[in-house]
Amino acid sequence: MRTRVKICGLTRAEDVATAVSCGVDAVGLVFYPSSPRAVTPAQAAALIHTVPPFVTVVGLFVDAEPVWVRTVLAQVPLGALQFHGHEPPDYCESFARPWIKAIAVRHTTAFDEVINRYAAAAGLLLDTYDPTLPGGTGRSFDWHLIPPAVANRCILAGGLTPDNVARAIQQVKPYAVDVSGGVESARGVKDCSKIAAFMQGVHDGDQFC
Ligand SMILES: O=C(O)c1ccccc1NCC(=O)[C@H](O)[C@H](O)COP(=O)(O)O
Repeated sequence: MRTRVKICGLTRAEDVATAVSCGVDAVGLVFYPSSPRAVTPAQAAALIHTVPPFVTVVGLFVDAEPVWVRTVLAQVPLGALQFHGHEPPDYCESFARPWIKAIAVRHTTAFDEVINRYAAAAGLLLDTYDPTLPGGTGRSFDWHLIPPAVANRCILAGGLTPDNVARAIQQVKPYAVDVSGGVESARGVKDCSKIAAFMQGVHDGDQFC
């Protein structure tokens, strides 16, 4: 099965168009106001206007008040929600949308507990732990920390680039990969040649799986 791809932190219509034309499976929009990649609901609605069916639009939140998530949902037709904070499962479940829980991986991560706790999630996104940032770190983590039982159903994130994504896929064999900083020329500004190179890297990684 080919590895699915999500590009996160899109802020410009031309980057959404490039991502779609390069064959991504999902595009991510950040609704965390502190992020340099944050978009407003009005910006988001305009950005995804031309996203075709079968490309999932994912909205990213960090410990948001439920009213903020509902405000976004009322204006933006999100296909899935991605939670990057300390959101408990009942909170994640309360918006009646498929949801992804981001897990900041470190040596002490108890994967059994995480899997049980977030059993209702559509997916677990494994990202780099950083005590000062809830995500979008641009740094990778030690993929050996991922147990085999989790690897093939996870969304692998954190510091993926056109140069390392093939190796990541060969080593981890994730369900999907998620990238933001690795395909940017500046925060929130994607680079079309990096997106194309990333997709080629995914394809190369898949050849060996
Ligand atoms: O992008 C942000 O600024 C951000 C802020 C707060 C929480 C999450 C954020 N981004 C998440 C992502 O873009 C990705 O899902 C993931 O963290 C990988 O990012 P990167 O390491 O830059 O590829």
